[in-house]
Amino acid sequence: MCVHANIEPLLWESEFFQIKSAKLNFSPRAPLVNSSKMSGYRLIQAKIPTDRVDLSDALYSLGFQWVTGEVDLVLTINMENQLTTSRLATVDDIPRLRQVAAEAFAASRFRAPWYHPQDSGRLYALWVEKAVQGTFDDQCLLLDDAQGQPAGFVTLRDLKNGAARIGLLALFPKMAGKGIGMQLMLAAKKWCQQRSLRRLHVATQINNIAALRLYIRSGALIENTAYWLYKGQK
Ligand SMILES: CC(=O)SCCNC(=O)CCNC(=O)[C@H](O)C(C)(C)COP(=O)(O)OP(=O)(O)OC[C@H]1O[C@@H](n2cnc3c(N)ncnc32)[C@H](O)[C@@H]1OP(=O)(O)O
Ligand SMILES: Cc1cn([C@H]2C[C@H](O)[C@@H](COP(=O)(O)OP(=O)(O)O[C@H]3O[C@H](C)[C@H](N)[C@H](O)[C@H]3O)O2)c(=O)[nH]c1=O
Repeated sequence: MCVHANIEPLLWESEFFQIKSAKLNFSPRAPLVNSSKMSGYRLIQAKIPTDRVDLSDALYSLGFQWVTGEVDLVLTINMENQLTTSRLATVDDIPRLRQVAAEAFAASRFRAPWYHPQDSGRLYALWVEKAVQGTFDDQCLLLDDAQGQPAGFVTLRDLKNGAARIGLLALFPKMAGKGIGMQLMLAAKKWCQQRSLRRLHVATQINNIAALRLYIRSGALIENTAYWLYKGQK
């Protein structure tokens, strides 16, 4: 089978990871992809729906390898009062948030052998810092435990179409088994409710059972599933 796609350069990622990267955008009207067209990049990414077995077979024959699976979920926000307390993270919280985010998302798609071992942590540390500053996601909510110690965070973005997206969500170390994840989800729903946003999107890796259980327990429904495949070259 032939693959028809446009090759979109990933400028931000190329600069941040120092790996010249691009992504395939599939369309039947796009030109045929071949190895010579991809040769200008050290890494080519492809995200495909899990039912496109034909596409995955074709990509394997072009030298792509499986990286991870991703599940997209959505929650409907009801307008009942969400009983939870969280606070907006401030610049003073950034150093600790960076530390936690750098460790928490180890199972991401920015992994070896395509990326350096520290790259994934660097990305998520910057992501949470920018959420506090409102320069990537809009805001970062922090949840404190009964002793006033930070227990977890969630970053959020208004998608400007009546919906929001969770960027990152994680517990602080030693905060597992206390229902903090559920509290973070309630805080995220309240954030949406205060802005009259009726849907909340969230995505995670297919092997992140704790996160999937949390989202489904919070009322999320699975919307889409996808595979990431990469072709790396010297
Ligand atoms: C958008 C994204 O960022 S996707 C990536 C998600 N984040 C990560 O992977 C970062 C690393 N992981 C984490 O931070 C956490 O594991 C999370 C956020 C994914 C999940 O957090 P939690 O759901 O709070 O996990 P926690 O360990 O506390 O709870 C696990 C279980 O204990 C239960 N539990 C234990 N004590 C309690 C309590 N006091 N109250 C309520 N539930 C409790 C939970 O119901 C849950 O039950 P389940 O396993 O049957 O589903
Ligand atoms: C910090 C930052 C990032 N970007 C760019 C870099 C990437 O091109 C995108 C983010 O891509 P996405 O596919 O959303 O990334 P992830 O695969 O890491 O995300 C999934 O897993 C996470 C752990 C998390 N659960 C997330 O919600 C999922 O979608 O953005 C940028 O351009 N500028 C930046 O500052």
